[in-house]
Amino acid sequence: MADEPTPAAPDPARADAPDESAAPAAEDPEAPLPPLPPIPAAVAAATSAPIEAPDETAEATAPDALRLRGVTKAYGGADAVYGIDLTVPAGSFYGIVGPNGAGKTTTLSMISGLLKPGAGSIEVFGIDLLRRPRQAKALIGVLPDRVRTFDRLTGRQLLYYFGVLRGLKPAVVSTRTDDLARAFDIGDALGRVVADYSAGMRKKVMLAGALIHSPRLLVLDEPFEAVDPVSAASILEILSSYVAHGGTVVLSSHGMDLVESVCSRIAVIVSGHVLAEGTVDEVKGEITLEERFVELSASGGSTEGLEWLHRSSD
Ligand SMILES: Nc1ncnc2c1ncn2[C@@H]1O[C@H](COP(=O)(O)OP(=O)(O)OP(=O)(O)O)[C@@H](O)[C@H]1O
Repeated sequence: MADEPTPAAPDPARADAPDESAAPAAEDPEAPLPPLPPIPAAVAAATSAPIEAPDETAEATAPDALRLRGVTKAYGGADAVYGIDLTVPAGSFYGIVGPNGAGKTTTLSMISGLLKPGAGSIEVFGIDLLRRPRQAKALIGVLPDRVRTFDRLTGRQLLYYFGVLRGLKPAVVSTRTDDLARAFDIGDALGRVVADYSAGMRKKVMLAGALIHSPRLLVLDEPFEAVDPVSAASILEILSSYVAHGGTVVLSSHGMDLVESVCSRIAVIVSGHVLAEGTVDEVKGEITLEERFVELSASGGSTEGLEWLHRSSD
């Protein structure tokens, strides 16, 4: 029992979460929720959860996985996201791309409920995230950027916390931890403290934590950053299977080839605005996605003035 955690600890990633007690009184929290698509079989299989038979009627009438309307965010007085509209259909593999500082992490943090928008609305499977954060967030698995976590815990302890904080029974957490550790090939590392993990291993254990409660929607900020190509391929396989069985993935990435090959739809965000949105073919047109990205991002740096760098420093 030495590695069984006991102290409850706050979640650093939720430090900026919306205050649920501040939900507008007009909304009745007991009102019936919109219908949801079934639990994705791939996640159920990977986590030993009971598999729900797909209900075609429910799928036909199910709301979009995500709807953002007029979402804004400013830090201090500086605008980072300007009135973004996005619609992510349920069952899609959705990529958000954009240059550094474009507002991708800010947007994904608002979708995850980690940041509060300045204005606008966010619905997760038809549930208003700002009015019903508890219900909406129960459907989401999150891999935040710049992963902050309780890194003095072992990987197993961390996944235990992820699971029980999501309301799972310890025995279920234990089974799912083993299933996920096998899928992500981190079984040997589970007994070590996360502080000693490499960046890629840390990413994998956090991704396992994002999946442990069988979410319907995965929100992943740069999931492949620092991950080696073999691990990236196996993570992609897990995510593709998750989507093929009804799950929805929204991810940000700087890997244009990866986005082009796996995403069914993409949004290009530049300076806090959505400049292009649609299927990969619609967005890229007759050129490659990378060329289209460069075209939309326009600015880029300049090597002018760096002549001193070309001289020998000895
Ligand atoms: N906590 C913060 N305080 C102040 N400004 C912030 C904060 N977080 C982000 N910003 C600013 O908001 C803008 C959008 O940043 P964001 O991190 O969302 O971009 P990004 O598209 O994810 O960039 P990258 O690809 O480099 O990760 C940037 O101008 C950034 O400097």
